[in-house]
Amino acid sequence: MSDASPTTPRTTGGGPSTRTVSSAAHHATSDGKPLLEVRNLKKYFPVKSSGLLRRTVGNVQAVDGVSFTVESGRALGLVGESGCGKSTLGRLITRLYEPTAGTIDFEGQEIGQLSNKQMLPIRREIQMIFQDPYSSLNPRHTVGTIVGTPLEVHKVVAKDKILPRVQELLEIVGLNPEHYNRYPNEFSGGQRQRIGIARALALQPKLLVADEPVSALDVSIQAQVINLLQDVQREFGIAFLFIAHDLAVVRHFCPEVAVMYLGRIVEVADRETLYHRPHHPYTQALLSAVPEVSQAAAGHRRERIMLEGDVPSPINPPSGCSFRTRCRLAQDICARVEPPLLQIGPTHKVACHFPGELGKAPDRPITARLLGTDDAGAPDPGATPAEIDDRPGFGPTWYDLEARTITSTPRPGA
Ligand SMILES: Nc1ncnc2c1ncn2[C@@H]1O[C@H](COP(=O)(O)OP(=O)(O)OP(=O)(O)O)[C@@H](O)[C@H]1O
Repeated sequence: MSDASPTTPRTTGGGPSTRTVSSAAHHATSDGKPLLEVRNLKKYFPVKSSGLLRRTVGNVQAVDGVSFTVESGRALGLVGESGCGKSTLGRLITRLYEPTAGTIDFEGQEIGQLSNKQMLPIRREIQMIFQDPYSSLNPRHTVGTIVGTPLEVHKVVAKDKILPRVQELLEIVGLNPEHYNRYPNEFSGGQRQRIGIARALALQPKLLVADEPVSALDVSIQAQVINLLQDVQREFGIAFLFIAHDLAVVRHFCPEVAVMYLGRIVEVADRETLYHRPHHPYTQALLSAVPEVSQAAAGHRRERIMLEGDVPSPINPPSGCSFRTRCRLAQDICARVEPPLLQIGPTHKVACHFPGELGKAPDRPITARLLGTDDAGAPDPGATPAEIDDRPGFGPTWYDLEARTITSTPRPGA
């Protein structure tokens, strides 16, 4: 057991003996609700046996209980290694995939279970920019058709107004409006991605899911496309879910960043905190590979943290904390109990039993007492577990790691 004693905060209906680690009122837009609220979202892909019967013999747990919010006009970055479930998550939000479980609230409406027909009006509001500008544009269609088709399908402008609107959109994304009659193969990679952006903007969406929008482009072109996306965001107030494996790309775009590992969010924070004071060993390892960030964070060059082994299979993820098999801090509790995504600052959540700045991880699990276990993760019959708030977004109270209490006041200098 930890000797620290959490104070007793307000409860949220869990009975008088329960303690809550963060409370109800979450950050919201002026109308009181985030634009997008994703709660405990899961996507499992069935693994079938070979042979005639093709029985389901397992599941790829691509997204496994993810919660977050995106506010109107804001940008959330989603980063993680290849295979952690980023693209699947993007495709769930845009409803290219059906969720296995969980909810997706868009403007207060749950859209996770809507039929294709019911989704039609929502598709105008949520658009996607794909990673590969080569495969995402139909090579047999002109740019005019590619950008104009959504306008036609959704009947947002009269037929004779489609071409002028297409030209306007091409101009917005920095392409020659007279090139509407050309085909995708007549454009460079960066220009093709601009066409994809024009198509995504055609319906004036409120949310853009950008899935690795620059990773297929030359480095010299990447900055131009990111600048364009940033201009578009400012100009039209569009919210972004910006998916990338590259922490440096997301840093310039997103004031808030979530880190995914094996289908789950392991840390989410405001940009300043995530890049300068990450508390999850996985985030620390990812950041140590970004020279620009690792130097700035430490004021000097920081050693690269090499992660051992491969990412485990999402068909059979490790028990407890899914990162434990590659984690230098792992102890018994990590194999036994999954760490909750615990709010540890005004805009900072982390899922780790031993969270701390690099080199300052606690010796004992900070979560044991909250979870009602001993330090090895075995149930402690004398302990009362806290009711840990698993709602998306950030609440007004959090667990202060130093004081080991619930608080709502930032420490000076923190
Ligand atoms: N349609 C599918 N059927 C079965 N498994 C899938 C399917 N799509 C994705 N997966 C698996 O789900 C896991 C997450 O994949 P996903 O593409 O979402 O990850 P990612 O983080 O976007 O990686 P990358 O950057 O390489 O695309 C992977 O193990 C992948 O093999």
